[in-house]
Amino acid sequence: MKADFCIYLICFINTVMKAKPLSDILSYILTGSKVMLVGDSGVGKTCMLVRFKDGAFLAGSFISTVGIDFRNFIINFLFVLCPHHLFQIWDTAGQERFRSVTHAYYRDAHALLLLYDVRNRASFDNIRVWLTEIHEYAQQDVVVMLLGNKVRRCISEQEFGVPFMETSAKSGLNVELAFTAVAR
Ligand SMILES: Nc1nc2c(ncn2[C@@H]2O[C@H](COP(=O)(O)OP(=O)(O)OP(=O)(O)O)[C@@H](O)[C@H]2O)c(=O)[nH]1
Repeated sequence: MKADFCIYLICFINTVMKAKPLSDILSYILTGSKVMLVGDSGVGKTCMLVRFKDGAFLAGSFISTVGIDFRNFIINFLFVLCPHHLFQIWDTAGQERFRSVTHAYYRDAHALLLLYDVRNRASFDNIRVWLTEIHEYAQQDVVVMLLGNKVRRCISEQEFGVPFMETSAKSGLNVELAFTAVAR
């Protein structure tokens, strides 16, 4: 009975995952998918992670991330037979001097949330550089979503040809939506 259920479960997930090989599905279930937060220093990557995890805003002094950090989350998205799906969110350091460290982690990322600060023009101009690095180091089928963080109100336009959303780690605007959108 239990074995039957497992077979049905795998068949169901296989359908959902567009007939990927069984080994891929099992490793996907066991290890979860990996989502990375990338973008210039100070755009709000750590705050986005904390907002998503704890529902709080890290106000006050800004402490730059050193290297890389990750936490596991359970997200509701294969709701019928597999109600919980594990994914890891990796918060990377935006500072230039850590780039060679973070590049090494791109290869097995399933999704990248690429952030800029809507109040900082340079962080927006650098999106092109980030996309070039993503194309160089990440898998070809990686999901990329661009997030304009620190918004006060939404204006939805962008020019980079990847899905885009405006967010605020401060108010929580679209934060959960951004993570669940790339987790799907
Ligand atoms: N007003 C406002 N401030 C924000 C928002 N998100 C982050 N901040 C502020 O921006 C500063 C930098 O945020 P972090 O999350 O530490 O930035 P980071 O991208 O992780 O920076 P690195 O670790 O250096 O890569 C902090 O002072 C935050 O309080 C937001 O949505 N609105």
